[in-house]
Amino acid sequence: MISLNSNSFLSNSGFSGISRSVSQRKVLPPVVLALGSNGRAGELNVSAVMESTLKELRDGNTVLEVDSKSAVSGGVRDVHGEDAATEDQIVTPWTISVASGYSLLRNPHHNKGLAFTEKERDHHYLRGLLPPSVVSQDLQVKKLMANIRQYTVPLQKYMAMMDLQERNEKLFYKLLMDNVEELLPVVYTPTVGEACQKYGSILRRPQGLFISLNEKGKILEVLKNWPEKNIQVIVVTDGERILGLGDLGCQGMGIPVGKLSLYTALGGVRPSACLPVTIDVGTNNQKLLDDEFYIGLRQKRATGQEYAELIHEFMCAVKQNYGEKVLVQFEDFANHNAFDLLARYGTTHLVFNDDIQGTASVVLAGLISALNLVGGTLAEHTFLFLGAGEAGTGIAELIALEMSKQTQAPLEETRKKIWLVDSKGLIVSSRMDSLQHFKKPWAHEHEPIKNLVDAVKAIKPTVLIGSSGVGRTFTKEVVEAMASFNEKPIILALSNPTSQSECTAEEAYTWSEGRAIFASGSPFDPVEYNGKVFVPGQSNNAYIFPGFGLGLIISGAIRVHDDMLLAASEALAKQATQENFDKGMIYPPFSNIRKISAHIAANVAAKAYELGLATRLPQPENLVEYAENCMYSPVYRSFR
Ligand SMILES: O=C([O-])CC(=O)C(=O)O
Ligand SMILES: [Mg+2]
Repeated sequence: MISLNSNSFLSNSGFSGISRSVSQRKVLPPVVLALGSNGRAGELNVSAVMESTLKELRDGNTVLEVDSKSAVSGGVRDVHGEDAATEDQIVTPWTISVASGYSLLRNPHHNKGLAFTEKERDHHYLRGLLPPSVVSQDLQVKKLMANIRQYTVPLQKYMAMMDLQERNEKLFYKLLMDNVEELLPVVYTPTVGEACQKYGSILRRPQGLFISLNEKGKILEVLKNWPEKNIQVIVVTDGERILGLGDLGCQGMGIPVGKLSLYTALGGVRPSACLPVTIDVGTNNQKLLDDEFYIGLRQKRATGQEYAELIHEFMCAVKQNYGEKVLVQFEDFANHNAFDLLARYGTTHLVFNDDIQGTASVVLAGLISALNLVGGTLAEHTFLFLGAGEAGTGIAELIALEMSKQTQAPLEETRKKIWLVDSKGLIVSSRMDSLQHFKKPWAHEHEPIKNLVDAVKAIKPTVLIGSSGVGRTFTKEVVEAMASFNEKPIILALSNPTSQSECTAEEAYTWSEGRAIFASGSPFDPVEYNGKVFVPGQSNNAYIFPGFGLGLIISGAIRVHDDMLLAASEALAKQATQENFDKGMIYPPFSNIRKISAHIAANVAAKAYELGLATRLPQPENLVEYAENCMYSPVYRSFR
């Protein structure tokens, strides 16, 4: 049965009274599973369904599947509780296909496996297709966790999780949300990196949308092939810089898929509103081109106009197909494209670059928290980066912006507290002419310095940040130098995955004699040093983008603004507690991520309203509560 949306922008429709009355329900009402005339998969005339639905509502029987999270969807939900149409479509008759029996079991959005009740088995032609046992979702979670723990190879765990996602989506998300600290490293960094490297070999059913040069001129049609229409977030990569692993071409698809799983599990965005996209313009990775299992175009990367035209067609098609409020998250593009794409589409589309902006926001939050441990204000610290690409310059710029807001000093001044080292050494003004544009603001007056250790000794930073994508670069000498002039050196080894981390947690604590405040992009286990257990924080944009995106969605934001990044950082920093600090953590644990995301979303949405960039009016009174209510729940619905 269709269901009505309870959010504010339906309030002008004829259904507002109904949606309000239904939305007051606190419990999850049952889903009505509609069947075609043959009792199997079939088609329904929705206007007829709506008539009877409304009658049942008037009669006091709530058969509509409505819950507060429909607010995120902005549309009507279909018979299975997923979005089926936008507001405009409510008034026009249309048809929907539904599944039952064998096809229901094979539909990952609605499959519940052994959790189908006796009644559901009767009503939906499932008798005999399942063994007699009926189990709860919690028991399914318990069993699956036990199974996953038996795998010793992380990639096997990853594959088991992907299989589950393809088989039973709600159970996948329940498992991930209930065991987020244990499973995040499986579906996300670092395992997702290995998965991308081997994607061609491990691929079963393809996930996401592949748009290659072959689709040039037809991208709008390709978007229409995707089964979901009401898309709210797209994560797109061209695979050229996958984590710190380099060019993985079309196999970068693992990244948008993983990021969007987090949008749902950590940020509560409906799975059906998420679209992973990989743009395949070839790869310069010869190993992949020679690999018989490689899944992408077998050609060198298209560049220049050919590249720009394909991306432009994609961006135009996205706006045409999904409207201007769809969020496009750029992920793992190479530096030379990432900055240009953000600048080019930042004024016409709702775009967010996770590597530049998401990473900046999470690091700034960590630094604000770390001040609780080291004292002083941001402006009283000195920052040195190894790596002057997307992450490095993005973080540097956001720190400078925050310092400038705090001290009223111009950006040009606050930038002077921040130094960057790239592959050619310290970025200094004498190198200005040969620097890429995004490095130029960081070229300060200083004599040239060729390597990191010497730069550390000369600049004497209080904060050392690794964002170069090159592992093992924070050597013993570097960390010892940091510890020689800082009581508590702040050391962030941000490069991913673990193999590319600038140093390990153990190295940071050992070489600094337990004094470092350490966080890393990839997760590290707690370390015992001199009888004390240190828990390293994970400075990964996964803390930010799910809540950030949710904030944009619930406010109907049409553009991303730097102040929203600062708002997200502040919200995240506020969630870290003294208890976390006592263990050396500058971030709250991921186990609280749904609450954290709601606070980030609320702060981002509030900023969107303040800046006049929000279109969803009126502004909800309590944005945290509103964000929480909007979040997707992975709990099974009952089918009638
Ligand atoms: O994916 C991650 O873990 C963080 C990130 O964006 C990157 O390293 O590119
Ligand atoms: Mg990334």
